[in-house]
Amino acid sequence: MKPRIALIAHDMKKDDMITLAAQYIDFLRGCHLVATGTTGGRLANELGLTIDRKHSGPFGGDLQIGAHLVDGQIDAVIFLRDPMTPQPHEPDINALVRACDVHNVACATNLSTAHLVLSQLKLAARK
Ligand SMILES: O=C(CO)COP(=O)(O)O
Repeated sequence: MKPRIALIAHDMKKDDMITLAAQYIDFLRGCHLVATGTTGGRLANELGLTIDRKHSGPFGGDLQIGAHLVDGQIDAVIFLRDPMTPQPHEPDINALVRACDVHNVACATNLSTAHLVLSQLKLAARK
């Protein structure tokens, strides 16, 4: 089965997400990708990735992805959070990260961890 990966980035981290995704583009093309609205739009437009786009984060996109995750439909979350900027939907963000912990789903919230998770998933997909 294709790895199912959620890609989410706050505004200040969206350029990092694009750069990250470009580095794993061949692998990501073979995955089922879900993303919050604006992040997904950029990944689709700038990298040509096929994305299951949810609502924008502040409008419930994190919660939609969390619901998929709780239903066992997501294998890993790459969530490049901005730790320096208050977000209006902080409870939604915490709910998604908590759901990852409750359901033991890998959740990378910074670039270093994102590289570790994606490189490992890429290796596993080759086997
Ligand atoms: O706010 C977000 C995650 O909490 C991201 O949402 P967007 O991708 O729509 O900007």
